[in-house]
Amino acid sequence: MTTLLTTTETADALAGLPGWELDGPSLVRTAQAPSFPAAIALVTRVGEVAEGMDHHPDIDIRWCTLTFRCATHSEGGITALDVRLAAEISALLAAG
Ligand SMILES: C[C@H](O)[C@H](O)[C@H]1CNC2=NC(N)=NC(=O)C2=N1
Repeated sequence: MTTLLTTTETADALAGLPGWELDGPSLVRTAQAPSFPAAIALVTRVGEVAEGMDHHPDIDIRWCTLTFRCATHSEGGITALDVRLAAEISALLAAG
């Protein structure tokens, strides 16, 4: 589960992750929350999912703008765990 994805596997995964992009060794997505409290509440929900997966995104919080960066630090790149985490984050973003 924690082996690095190939270039093709990564491209295929991104095709199923609208809003996400490849940035070097990471999957990255930026989203706008309606308010700062809403942004923090969303980050809290992402944190709960990440804890449950024992796989954590890098999160940049700038007022209402959130940037999530998923990579498997122990592998130095993208694994299936990052794809799953990105999908989970997208689902939380869609739920608002
Ligand atoms: C011990 C614990 O399982 C590891 O440190 C986990 C924690 N969360 C993690 N998150 C991410 N993104 N990459 C990791 O390699 C990683 N390792």
